[in-house]
Amino acid sequence: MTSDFVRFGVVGGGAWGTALAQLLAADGAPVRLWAREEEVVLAINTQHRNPLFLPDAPLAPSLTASSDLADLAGLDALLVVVPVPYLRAVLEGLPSDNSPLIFCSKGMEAESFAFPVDIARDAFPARPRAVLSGPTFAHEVAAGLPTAITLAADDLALAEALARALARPHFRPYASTDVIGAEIGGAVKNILAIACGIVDGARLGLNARAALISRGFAEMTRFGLARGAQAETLAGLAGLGDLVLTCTSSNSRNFALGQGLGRGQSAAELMADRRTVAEGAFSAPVVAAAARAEGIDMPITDAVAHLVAGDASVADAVQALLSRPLRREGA
Ligand SMILES: NC(=O)C1=CN([C@@H]2O[C@H](COP(=O)(O)OP(=O)(O)OC[C@H]3O[C@@H](n4cnc5c(N)ncnc54)[C@H](O)[C@@H]3O)[C@@H](O)[C@H]2O)C=CC1
Ligand SMILES: O=C(CO)COP(=O)(O)O
Repeated sequence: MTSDFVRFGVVGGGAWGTALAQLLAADGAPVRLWAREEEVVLAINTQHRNPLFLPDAPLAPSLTASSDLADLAGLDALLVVVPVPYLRAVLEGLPSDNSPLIFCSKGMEAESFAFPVDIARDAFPARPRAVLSGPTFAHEVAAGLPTAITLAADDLALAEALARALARPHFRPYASTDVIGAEIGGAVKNILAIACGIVDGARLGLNARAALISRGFAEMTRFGLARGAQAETLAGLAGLGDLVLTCTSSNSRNFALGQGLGRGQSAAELMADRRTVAEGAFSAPVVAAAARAEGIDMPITDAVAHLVAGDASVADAVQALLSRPLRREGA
């Protein structure tokens, strides 16, 4: 069957944008990637590598890069992989086409409490929008290792068509219509990965990590259901699946940031001069504030927000979580 979506562009040349571009270009298909850094553009076009963000992955020659957003005009669909704090500004510079935008970033914008799809609705009200989210370390996808992921769009026919166009023998997108569920799963798991990293760095044990994963999942579910997400999505690839991946591996930048906090380093020290993002550090105060405003109990998210802001110690945060009144599970 032929696809309406053949010529893809990728907005964002970090690790995940580069890995997705490589996924689509590996069979020789032309893929255009926008990167902010001239150094990345030059290296992709001449050495077929991204030395700043995905240094170990050889890239296909059919993947070409540009630092001019205008070069993404006229393609069939764009994968948008810009960290959420910078997303609105980058979207403003995109050429105004009618092709679908597929959001692959995992976070919630400060002040507006907007997820990527909401930000795009402001910038491009008429453009079709989808979300791609799940347990997907960039270096594994770039290396062609088996991966499954959720692809959500309001319109099931669009989700299925995009899933078919992105699928590869080792890359299986599962179509869904639960856009908000896919976005909440990705944003909240990043915060919980920081929490699990803290437990690891502070040597609080594996029981504590398992407790955090399951109580964190309860928080994600409360927040998601209150905003109209479906429980199956939160228990699926974009929620629980990604939570398990990033809460158990220091390959996760969020988990690694937490490990540093757990060992006693300050957030400021850990974030200084870093080129890569740990989106959970941006999202924790935003999700904590949104939950507070809506009366949703999210104590782990709140603790991470305080630790990232540097206004609580790990010992204080653990004590605060352990001294909460006992309650019925599931309540
Ligand atoms: N790395 C991974 O394995 C995965 C990452 N993600 C998500 O993808 C999104 C992008 O992450 P990565 O590609 O890993 O990024 P990265 O951490 O590899 O690189 C940082 C990115 O931020 C961009 N950036 C920095 N300052 C900027 C600014 N002022 N304006 C615009 N862009 C700026 C850089 O150009 C670069 O593309 C995040 O939301 C992340 O949670 C999702 C799935 C997997
Ligand atoms: O989202 C990811 C894997 O699904 C990557 O997680 P980190 O951003 O924590 O590295």
